[in-house]
Amino acid sequence: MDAVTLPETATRPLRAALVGNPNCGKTSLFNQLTGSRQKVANYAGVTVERKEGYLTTPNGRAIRLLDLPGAYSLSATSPDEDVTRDVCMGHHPVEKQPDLIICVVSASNLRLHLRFLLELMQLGRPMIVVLNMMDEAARLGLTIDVPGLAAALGLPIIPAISLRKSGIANLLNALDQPEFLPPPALKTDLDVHGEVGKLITRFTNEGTLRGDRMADRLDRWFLHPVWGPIILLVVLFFMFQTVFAWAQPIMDALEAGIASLGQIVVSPLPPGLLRSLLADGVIAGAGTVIVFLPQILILFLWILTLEETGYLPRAAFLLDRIMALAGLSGRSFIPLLSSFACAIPGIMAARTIQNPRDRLVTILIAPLMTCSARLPVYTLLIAAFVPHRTVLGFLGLQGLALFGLYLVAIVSGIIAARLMTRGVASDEHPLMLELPPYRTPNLKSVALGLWQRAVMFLSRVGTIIVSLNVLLWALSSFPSPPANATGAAIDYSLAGHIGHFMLPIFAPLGFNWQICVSLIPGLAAREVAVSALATVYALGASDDNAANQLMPLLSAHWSMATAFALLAWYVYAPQCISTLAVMRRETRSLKVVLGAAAYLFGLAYAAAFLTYHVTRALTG
Ligand SMILES: Nc1nc2c(ncn2[C@@H]2O[C@H](COP(=O)(O)OP(=O)(O)OP(=O)(O)O)[C@@H](O)[C@H]2O)c(=O)[nH]1
Ligand SMILES: [Mg+2]
Repeated sequence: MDAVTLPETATRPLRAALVGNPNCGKTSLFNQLTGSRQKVANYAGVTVERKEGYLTTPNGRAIRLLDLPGAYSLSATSPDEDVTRDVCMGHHPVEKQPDLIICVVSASNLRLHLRFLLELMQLGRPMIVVLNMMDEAARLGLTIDVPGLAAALGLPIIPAISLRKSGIANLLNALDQPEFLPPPALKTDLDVHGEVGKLITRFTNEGTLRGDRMADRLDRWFLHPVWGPIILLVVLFFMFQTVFAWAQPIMDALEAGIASLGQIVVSPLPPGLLRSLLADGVIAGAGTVIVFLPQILILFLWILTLEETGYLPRAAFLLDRIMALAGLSGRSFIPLLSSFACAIPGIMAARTIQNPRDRLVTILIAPLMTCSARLPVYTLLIAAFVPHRTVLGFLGLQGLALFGLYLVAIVSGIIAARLMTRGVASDEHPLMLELPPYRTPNLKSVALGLWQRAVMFLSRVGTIIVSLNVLLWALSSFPSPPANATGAAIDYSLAGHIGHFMLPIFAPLGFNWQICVSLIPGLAAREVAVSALATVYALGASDDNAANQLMPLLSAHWSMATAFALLAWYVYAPQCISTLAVMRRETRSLKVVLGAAAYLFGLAYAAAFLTYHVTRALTG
């Protein structure tokens, strides 16, 4: 293979690709080099599709940089690793073979990562090696003779700490070279394992080290057969308690702020359509959802922190037995866990699963994992119907109820998976679950992640939620009631008619027509169910302030059985079109999507029906 020289690439950007084992810091490096903000986390399989970015070197060379999913080898078997293999080998349908491979290797895991490096060298493409995580190697007491290793491999090696931008300048200089030479040819029958062992003995002091003692000590607790699950439970429990306890004061303040803002905007207006549109459509819509921002951020604070610590794959390891009960392997854990933020990245993360059956089942149960868009619905109803008191002296009952909803969903997911796999064990490669090193979460990246979440949530409120709510307001305001009307105007509107039309289907679940109306826009975004209820009740009420008082209104108008039935509905119902669309894209099968929608709606109906009747029997 020839060297790639500047004249050849002068007319177009140089194509470079970041390739390496999972979790070695490729995306961190990509973000540093291109100024992007792709997701970074401390477990294998964060990046599951190729991402492109652009950068210019100090001497002005334009580079188109690809971030690729991590891979263990070029004989890949899972859909995310397929992308990496195809791009590296030049077999990708749209992506041309890169001019330059930037192979990222973790200094703290050389034994595994050098193996892939040697395999990549066999491609004969020009290559630069980034020896990342030098800080971690130093912490472990590992010293590496970098010039020696570079000379032995015949490749430039740049030590780096991509989190701290260290080594970036050297890498940029290396990318400014007039030409990139391919590595020296390796023997085709090279004993890769043996070769890596020799390199490590010759150029590092690994043999004299005692390993990561801190990690060993922590693992002894976290992976302990008895303490491990207890710690996991405590962690989860604490998470849900804080979602209520910490958020409440901020939520109260937000609610009061929104109410007074509403007064300032609305009160100068004369009664009429414009006033109603602003008060009942826009403010009721956006206001009722925005107050949930603190809770969502608290949940994400935990998710982001846990993602960075390296604890999650340990939890996956602990839950391996439970996953086996479901006929799945630990590999399904991370995709399922991601689904707690949102099912969409969760379903995409299922690309890291090799076994097609496991992948399909994981995708099918991902919507059962409670996504953050359900949180407003859950907490609104819990706050309205579950008493605000403690049990056993220290556990908040409301937090407990929330934890219960999550738990029910998880157990249902396990049962559903068990039925789908018929309990036949997975043959997913057990080795593929890699335990990453423990890391202290980086404050800056957690803060950045929270900021991104907040922006995402607020723009969702500002766009889809407000527009759906205005649409619903229009449907609930027109046609206007006849002159001799006796009931509320909304009863005569289109939305009123739709609600009443749907009522016979949902009445057995204890739903009233207002709930029926809110279910439809809730399909586009789950949170809209909350704002839709606010609008429908505000329009139906004579009180101007109704939009700000959804919670007391609900506790006055609904029975506990109805509220719990709606909660049960929301645990299961695929109330999200985007999730179904991503399922379709990832499985390329309409049949799967229709099947999933049918089973989830069926479950939702049955669960809500049961919950309604049982609660009614119990509460009289
Ligand atoms: N200590 C330390 N941590 C790092 C460094 N670079 C990245 N990390 C952390 O390593 C973890 C993995 O980083 P990513 O950039 O997501 O790794 P990746 O190679 O893209 O991973 P995949 O997409 O799963 O293949 C994250 O927790 C980062 O914060 C580094 O130089 N030092
Ligand atoms: Mg990545």
